[in-house]
Amino acid sequence: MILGLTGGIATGKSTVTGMLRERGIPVIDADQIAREVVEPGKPAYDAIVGHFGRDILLEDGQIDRKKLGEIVFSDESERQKLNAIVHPEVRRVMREEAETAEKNGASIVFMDIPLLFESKLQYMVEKIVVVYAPAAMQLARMMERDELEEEQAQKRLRAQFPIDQKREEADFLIDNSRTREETERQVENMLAEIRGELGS
Ligand SMILES: CC(C)(COP(=O)(O)OP(=O)(O)OC[C@H]1O[C@@H](n2cnc3c(N)ncnc32)[C@H](O)[C@@H]1O)[C@@H](O)C(=O)NCCC(=O)NCCS
Ligand SMILES: Nc1ncnc2c1ncn2[C@@H]1O[C@H](COP(=O)(O)OP(=O)(O)OP(=O)(O)O)[C@@H](O)[C@H]1O
Repeated sequence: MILGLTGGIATGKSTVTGMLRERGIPVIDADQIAREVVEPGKPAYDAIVGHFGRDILLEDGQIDRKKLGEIVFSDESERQKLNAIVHPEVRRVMREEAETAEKNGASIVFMDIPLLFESKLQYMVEKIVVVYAPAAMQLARMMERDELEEEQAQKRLRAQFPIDQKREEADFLIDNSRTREETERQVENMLAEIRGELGS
């Protein structure tokens, strides 16, 4: 079974995928793949430099993610442009990785896709898990982790569907607004239910 794991920025997806990986369950990480497909020499890298110019590069030729982030989270049409370059590559690699995991005998595979709903990727997965924390907590955790001012953090939030809307579409909801232990218990319960459904 392929499950899509999503939520809002800084609601705790990585926290949950860490718990899944500890239990030996493969997790395909869209953010990680999105970093790999824009490395120098890859087609998406050339397309990004072609559109945004060499100003968004660091001295070593890598993409300056902070700078590119400032541009795309302040300008919706630039964000769409970046998405149009990066997302098809990400989808292709995610599919390949899911096939490999299944070939290697995995019966449960998670795809961690932050923009699952925004990019209408529901068709890629059989069930959807939403990792939830209230918007105010999401903002506070993001500001602290990423050392962002409130305005910068708000811009990132506005580039995504509201978390309360996403939770309504979940097959499984993980409430990550309390302790990590409580989140871990919910992960265990979810896995038990999935295994029950699979009869394994
Ligand atoms: C804009 C970029 C350079 C900023 O890089 P940075 O290292 O600061 O952030 P990172 O990649 O770790 O993303 C952090 C979070 O931001 C959110 N986010 C990232 N890109 C987008 C986007 N295009 N639209 C909305 N939210 C986004 C996601 O919740 C993601 O988990 C980078 O996010 C990027 O290349 N984005 C385009 C690809 C993309 O959509 N990735 C996210 C899902 S595949
Ligand atoms: N239950 C919790 N209690 C306290 N802090 C938490 C909890 N869960 C996560 N955090 C913290 O909140 C921040 C966001 O969590 P995490 O990185 O897992 O979110 P994410 O959804 O993967 O973020 P992104 O969308 O940016 O990839 C991190 O700094 C993490 O340490």
